[in-house]
Amino acid sequence: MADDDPRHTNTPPAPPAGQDTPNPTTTNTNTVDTDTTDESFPPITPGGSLMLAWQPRDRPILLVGGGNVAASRLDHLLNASATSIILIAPPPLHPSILHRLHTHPSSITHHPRLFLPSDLTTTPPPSLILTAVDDPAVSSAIHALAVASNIPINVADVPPLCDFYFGAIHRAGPLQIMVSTNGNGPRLAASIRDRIADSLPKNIPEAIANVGILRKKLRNIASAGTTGEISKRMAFMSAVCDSWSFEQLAEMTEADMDVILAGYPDGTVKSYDDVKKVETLMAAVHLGEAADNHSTT
Ligand SMILES: C[C@@]1(CC(=O)O)c2cc3[nH]c(cc4nc(cc5[nH]c(cc(n2)[C@H]1CCC(=O)O)[C@@](C)(CC(=O)O)[C@@H]5CCC(=O)O)C(CC(=O)O)=C4CCC(=O)O)c(CCC(=O)O)c3CC(=O)O
Ligand SMILES: NC(=O)C1=CN([C@@H]2O[C@H](COP(=O)(O)OP(=O)(O)OC[C@H]3O[C@@H](n4cnc5c(N)ncnc54)[C@H](O)[C@@H]3O)[C@@H](O)[C@H]2O)C=CC1
Repeated sequence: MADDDPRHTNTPPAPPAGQDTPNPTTTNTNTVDTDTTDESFPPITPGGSLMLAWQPRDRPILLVGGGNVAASRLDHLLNASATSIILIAPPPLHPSILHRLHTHPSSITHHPRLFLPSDLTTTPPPSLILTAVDDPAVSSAIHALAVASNIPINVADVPPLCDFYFGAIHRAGPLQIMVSTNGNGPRLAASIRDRIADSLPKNIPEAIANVGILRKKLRNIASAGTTGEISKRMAFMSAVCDSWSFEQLAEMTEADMDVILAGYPDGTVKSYDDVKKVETLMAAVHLGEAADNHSTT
């Protein structure tokens, strides 16, 4: 019987479409002695984007242009708490930009002029460049300079000149959802975003914020950085998140959190109902103590 299982031949099987072909001219130093034909790993599906949650902090970011698109980019940067935005734009500026200059003066440095190549050779240089200008020649020139300086750039609405794309964003407190169609249909991205946003329970931001507080409290009582402690913390938090509904998490009080955390040492994860039972019992005990104290005085 013919054995057509590629794992049983000496010649390596052709990689599926989209998978890397080994390059015989390069030396692969990543040699592993495990079974490299294991098919249980998820398939690689190239053609996507690297979806990240960028933290600009105080790294300088260059924004070129003062119109509609620049106004939207500026809002995205400020919502991401960027504190060192260098805005290059001659007047007139979009009214929203004028407003942000007024409300966030310490985060934006505005140069009211056209772009100059020296805008890329500042010390320190920009960590990121966003252009939103109506002159394709200027866009191309800034892109060429950015590439030469190895600085990631987005040229609004010119996909071949973008190292990264913007997406349609839904923000609700700590929750951020970005829909990208990888350049295929920005308008569709916005309507998909709207549908997702409409389908979310309303109290998700509160649920996330409470989980954030609970995680901080847990880190305070179990602060060790040992592998064992980290695994225990992660398993505990995962179990809480999996066993409490969004609604219950959204309503979680600091008192509830303390009851939950009391179960951490022995790894007990109390359900919402169990936490409420413990609190009722504790309240009854307090009432009893108060009555005892009252009768003995
Ligand atoms: C590749 C990308 C690069 C980038 O700019 O980052 C890009 C490129 C282009 N956009 C074009 C057109 C439009 N863009 C919008 C709107 C948005 N565009 C955004 C992102 C992106 N646009 C990136 C890919 C996003 C993805 O992968 O999904 C959004 C999601 C985010 C944002 O920009 O903040 C924002 C909605 C945000 C919101 O509503 O919240 C609308 C609709 C509208 O304005 O209402 C239209 C008209 C309708 C249409 O064409 O669909 C054109 C053609 C221009 C021409 O025809 O000349 C190009 C160039 C091309 O496709 O070649
Ligand atoms: N606004 C939108 O929804 C869309 C925008 N686009 C494209 O996005 C780009 C920007 O769009 P808008 O903001 O609407 O344009 P806009 O015309 O409102 O603003 C362009 C801005 O670029 C500035 N500018 C021009 N040359 C400059 C230079 N050398 N240095 C610094 N600033 C310079 C102008 O002063 C102006 O503030 C354009 O290429 C436009 O075609 C495309 C499709 C939709």
